Amino acid sequence: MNAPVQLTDVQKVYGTGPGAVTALGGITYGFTEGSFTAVMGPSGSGKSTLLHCAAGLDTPSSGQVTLAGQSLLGLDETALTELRREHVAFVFQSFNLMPALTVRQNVVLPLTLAGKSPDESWVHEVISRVGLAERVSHRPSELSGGQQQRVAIARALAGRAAITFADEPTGALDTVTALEVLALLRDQSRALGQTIVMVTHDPVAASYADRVLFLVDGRIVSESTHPTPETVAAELAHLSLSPATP
Ligand SMILES: Nc1ncnc2c1ncn2[C@@H]1O[C@H](COP(=O)(O)OP(=O)(O)OP(=O)(O)O)[C@@H](O)[C@H]1O
Repeated sequence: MNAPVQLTDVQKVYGTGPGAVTALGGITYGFTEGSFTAVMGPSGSGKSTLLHCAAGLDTPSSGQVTLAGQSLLGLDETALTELRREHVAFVFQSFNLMPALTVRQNVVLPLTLAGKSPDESWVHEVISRVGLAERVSHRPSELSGGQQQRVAIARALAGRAAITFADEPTGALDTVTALEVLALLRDQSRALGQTIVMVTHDPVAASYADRVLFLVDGRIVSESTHPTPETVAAELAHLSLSPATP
């Protein structure tokens, strides 16, 4: 079985000697096709490091990552960039939109950078799906935070990437807007069969996922399926109160 994102005994150690920090202590996990997984855990537990290693934005100290069927071992920066352009989309807390570009131009930017000509009817459809059909010519500064994140979601959908990595996608949004954006991300990605890996601190955000991985000290310590805000919050509270394992 080939998971679109497969980590095998991935370790990440920052620094050397007595000051070295083990951010990931041997993660083995396959994110299955079409799944929506939230990654949670206390501050410093390794969530961002896991996401960065899984997306090929950072290199593990040991172990293996396979992305869209291709091992990242030994790939140079150019090959990694090409692999990401072909198969991966990102949605970040800070939206990462180009301020000088319009909504439409931002949505098609990854395609343009990849040297592909956008499928105009599909671009129009994804912009409509995120509710911004009337705003195609606006620039990010003319949009609310929620609308800017909708642009980022449309951008993630436009290239029909197989995998979306989301890092605190609702961290900068108010509660109501955050829920709308999460529903959009879940429903539209599901319609495309995208695999989503989302780092979040928010139990409500995590409850939109199919499953939640809990990290402590760089290791997966539990996994919950069919999460609800209550079960996620209870597990987090339990983990935060647990004494550190030696
Ligand atoms: N570039 C770096 N150099 C040294 N240590 C680092 C570096 N990046 C992360 N770390 C350390 O690795 C560990 C995991 O960090 P990471 O950012 O992955 O955690 P996190 O769970 O995402 O935290 P948060 O919820 O606070 O964002 C932490 O102890 C952190 O201090």
